[in-house]
Amino acid sequence: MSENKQAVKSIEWRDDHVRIIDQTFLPSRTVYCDIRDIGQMWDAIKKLKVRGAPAIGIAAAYAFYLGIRDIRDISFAGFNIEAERIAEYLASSRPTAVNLKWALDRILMTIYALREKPIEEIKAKVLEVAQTIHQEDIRTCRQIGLNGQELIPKKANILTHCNTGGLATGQYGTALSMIFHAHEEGKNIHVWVDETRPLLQGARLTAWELSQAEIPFKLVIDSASGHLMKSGMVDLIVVGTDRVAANGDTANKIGTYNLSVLAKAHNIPFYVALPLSTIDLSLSHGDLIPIEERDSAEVTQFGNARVAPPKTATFNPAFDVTPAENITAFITEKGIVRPPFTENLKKLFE
Ligand SMILES: CSC[C@H]1O[C@H](OP(=O)(O)O)[C@H](O)[C@@H]1O
Repeated sequence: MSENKQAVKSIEWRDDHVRIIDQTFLPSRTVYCDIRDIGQMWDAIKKLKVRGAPAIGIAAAYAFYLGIRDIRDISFAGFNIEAERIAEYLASSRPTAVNLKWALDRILMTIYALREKPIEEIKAKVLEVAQTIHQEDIRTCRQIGLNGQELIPKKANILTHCNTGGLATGQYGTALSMIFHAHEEGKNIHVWVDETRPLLQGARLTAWELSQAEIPFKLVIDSASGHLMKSGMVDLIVVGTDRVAANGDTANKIGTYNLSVLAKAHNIPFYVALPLSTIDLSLSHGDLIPIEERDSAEVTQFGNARVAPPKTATFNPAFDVTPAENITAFITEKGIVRPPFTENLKKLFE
């Protein structure tokens, strides 16, 4: 894919700090935010200034370095205790996307392996690992897009939910990477973009990314998806994910489960695109995936406009879990994974 089509980089390491696009300002303004300390990044992840499972993992890896950068005159044991405290603090920002824990664990393992080395050397290695996680993700997301092409016919109406593009990853994205690459290969595709209440990642971010890439799309309200499928207007559905359990149960943005049930009822292929870093084999099934609940204001307000009476009680889960039996296949950087998922997801790591 030509680089310019996917110029958007949601996150970058710049000399001594992290620069992110503050996604809460999109699509009206492209605002960059320079993150210089761990607390600032915790807040950015919590408030979805940086968001999307892979991007959260990359952001946390850089934040880990920001957290240890100024530690001096300490024993390795003391440094270890600080490192574990930092990992626990960053993990508390958002619970569902396993990429956060995956990246933090990868850095902790790096530190443990360097126990005899000088602290300054360990710090340098942590930054190097964060940059490696970032660069690996860019390559991985491009490969996901390429691997998914056999599932996208020359002409297709594709429905997608939330945002899974360059903004949610190091670059390219996951489900959107399949769409970007299909367009680049000259396929005649059209995308139905779910607005994705309550934070409108579809309307604000996916519409913005598809516009930048000049890919034909129409924005629809979430509750239109059933009508589209019943009317034969959807050829396939592709979404991202924040955590896949060992049996293939999949946590993704709230509303994904609804789509999967409708897809099954209408015999429409339902695909999940993801990097291996989003698979959590330690959880046997999806009921074990922690589901983030977010503030009431996201439901009772639309921007700054109140849409419900004051003191309205709400329930605002940010994710739901799609059972493996509703999923046609997973698209990963190692290829397409079909049922039986328990067996075939495990094989990806052998
Ligand atoms: C490529 S992972 C994108 C994934 O993350 C989104 O969640 P959020 O916007 O809350 O970070 C959503 O679940 C997407 O599918």
